[in-house]
Parts: sequence; structure tokens; C-alpha cells
Amino acid sequence: MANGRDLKLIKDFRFDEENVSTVTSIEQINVEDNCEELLYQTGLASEIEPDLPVLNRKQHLEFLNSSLKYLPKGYEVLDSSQPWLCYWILHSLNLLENPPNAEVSSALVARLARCQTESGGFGGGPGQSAHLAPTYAAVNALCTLGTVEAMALIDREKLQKFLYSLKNADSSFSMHHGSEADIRGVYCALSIARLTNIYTEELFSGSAEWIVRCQTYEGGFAGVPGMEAHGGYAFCGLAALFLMGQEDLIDFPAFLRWAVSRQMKLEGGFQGRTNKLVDGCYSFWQGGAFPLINLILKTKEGMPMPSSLLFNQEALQEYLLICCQHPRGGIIDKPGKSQDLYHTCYGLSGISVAQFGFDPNHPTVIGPPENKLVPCHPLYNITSESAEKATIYFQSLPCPCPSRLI
Ligand SMILES: CC(C)=CCC/C(C)=C/CC/C(C)=C/COP(=O)(O)OP(=O)(O)O
Ligand SMILES: [Zn+2]
Repeated sequence: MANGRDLKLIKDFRFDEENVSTVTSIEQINVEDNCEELLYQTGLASEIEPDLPVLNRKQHLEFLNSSLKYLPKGYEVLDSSQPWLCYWILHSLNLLENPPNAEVSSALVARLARCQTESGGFGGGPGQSAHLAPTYAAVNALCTLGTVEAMALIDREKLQKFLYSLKNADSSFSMHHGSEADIRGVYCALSIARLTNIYTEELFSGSAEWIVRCQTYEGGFAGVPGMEAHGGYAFCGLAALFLMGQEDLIDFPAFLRWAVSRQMKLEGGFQGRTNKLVDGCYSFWQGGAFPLINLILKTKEGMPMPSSLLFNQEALQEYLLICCQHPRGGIIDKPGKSQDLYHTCYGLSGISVAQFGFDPNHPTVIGPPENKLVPCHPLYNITSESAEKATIYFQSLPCPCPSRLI
């Protein structure tokens, strides 16, 4: 039994193993077996030690702080994701209420400054061309640091011109000049523009309609119109519509049906898309949509207001705390994988959503009270406190006038 869920009953109801023949369905059975074992063992242990499961805060902090100083060779492939590495580490540290000291903070601002390009956007590393994804990550990292030194690094006039230059005729946004355009582009551009107060209606005219075209027959959102719905893209689509105040444009019943079907019955974590495996990072990409879903429900007449998020918040925390904590710190995708900064960031963000996403004043925390993280802003995925601080700072500055762009 895990948190009111009878694991054996769930397993008995799964498809007939004899007739299973696909690679994914065999993998699914292995993942379920691994998770069941871990959930069951912790269930047994909690009869003697009721304060389980425990968030290994100390180990996570050691992993994150050591990653600020040294990254193993495997991270070479992320040479063009340096602002992402900063964001994943800093946001995780903030969620654990352990931000870096002033010296480390200034060193990180200097590192991000070396990624900033003449265009106002940020590249993946020093000397690399500007790209929307590292620009989004750099802005989030700087706002997470939250010092004036950090926020003042952002050149808002140039950054606004950079965003304008990436907009396409169909109102989608390219990730960089001459590149693919997908739903991440619109979300990144909107998140940057809203957070730093360089948003204009003109810049995003037509983008909501483009996003709506990405909603699929299943109800989720794909990267581009006509492709497969996926949690990463679903968060981008829904959050982007919210950032434009256009969330009413989606087919809400279809989205809701798709979203509530993504939490795995036995594992308790989320899958990214239909018939695929659970993964710790979707705790945020899928879980993060649920506070937004509740906001939509609040505005719908005749709809009962739910008394929680519309997924099992306890089961998600159990998946992350029991199946996804690496003994040497950091969060993993699923049992058997090794820890990394991306999964640590989105796993901890998922715990925060599961704890605070329904009501930040009455968090739902499993395990001891020390497991409590801090609330996240549901649209930017930086802490609510960082978002508030950045909003106050950037709202005190005028929005650059778009006519000067011509
Ligand atoms: C803001 C921003 C940059 C957002 C990114 C959102 C995001 C995580 C998109 C995921 C894209 C995708 C199709 C993954 C499938 O990977 P897979 O086939 O390895 O995994 P799966 O089997 O779990 O689908
Ligand atoms: Zn993942």
C-alpha cells in the first residue's frame, strides 16, 4: 500500500504480460516493478519510522554547490547550455532556501554577462550566437539571483528588439535566426517579455491563435501544429496563453482530459506522452499545468471548485522522494538512472507544485515538515518571491517604446 493506493491491485489490472511484445511495454513493466519495490519497502519502514519519506536536503545542496565549482566530463555536451546550468542550479538552491552568497552570485552574473551578445539575447556560452532558450534561462537565472547587479545586466531595449527579430509571419517565434520555430519559442519570448516588462501587444499579436493550432486531437499541445502532444509543450502552450490573458482560447475539456490521464497509476509520477514511461522531470512540465487548470476552473460558471489539484499530490511527492532521490544528492528521471541538474531542477519544482500548487498558504507536505520547499511562480518557474522581486524592479522601469524598433 502506498499512500492509499493498493499497488498490488494496480499491478493485477495492468495488461496481460503474456501478450506484451513492444519494447516500451516491457520497459513499463520493469519500471513498475522497480518502483513497486521501493514504494513497498518505504511503506514497510514507515511502520517503524513514521516520518518517511525524507527529502535529502543536505545531499542535494552538496550536489548543487559542488556543481557550481566543478562539472564532470559528461556535462561537456551541455557546453551550449551554460545559462541553463546556472538556472537549474540557482532555482534548485532557491527552492531549498539556500541561495549562493554574494561572491558566488557576482561570479555567476559575470559568467552570464560573457554569454550575453550584442543583440541583447544570450547565447549558450561565451562567443555563441543568441538563442531564445538560453536567453529564457539567463533571465530566469538573473531574476533568481535577484540582486540589482544581476537584474541590471539585462539590456531591455536590445532584448525587446531581439524578440521582435525572431517573430515569424505566422506569429510563431524562431528559437534563433534562421532556425526552427516551435511552441517553446512563443513561451520563452513571453516569459522573458512579461518578467522584464518589455511585453507589447503588437509583439505577440496572432501568437495565441498560433498556439491554439498546436492543440492536438488528444487534447495536449504539440511543439508545432500537427505533431504529437507532449507535457513539455503542453506547459509552454498553456503558460503562454496565460501570459497573454488568452487562456479561454483552448479546448479546455479536451486539455483537462489529456492532462489528468498523464499521472502513472503505480509509479505516482507523470509520463510526458501517451504510452510512454514515467520521468521525474515531467513532475513539473505536467504537474505545473494543474495550478493553471484550477485558475481556469475558478472562472467557469457552474463548475465545482476542486478541493485539491486535479492529480494525486501525495503520490507525486512519493515518486520523487522514494524513487527519484539519488543517494549522493540530486534527482533522477527514474530508478536506475543517474542524477543530473535538469532533473534536479524540475524534480524539485514538481515537489514545490505538489506542495503549494493548490493553496500556497496551506501546503500539502508528505513526510516530516522539513520536507517543505518554497512556492514556485506557476508561469515562470522561478520562486514566487523571486518573481515578485523581479516584477517590482522591472515595473519601475518604462517599457521600451516599440516604435523605436523601426
Ligand atoms: C521552455 C522549454 C525550453 C521547454 C522545453 C519543454 C520540453 C521538456 C519539451 C520536451 C520535448 C520532447 C518531445 C521530449 C521527448 O523526449 P523523449 O522522447 O526522450 O521522452 P519521452 O519518452 O518521455 O516522451
Ligand atoms: Zn526527464
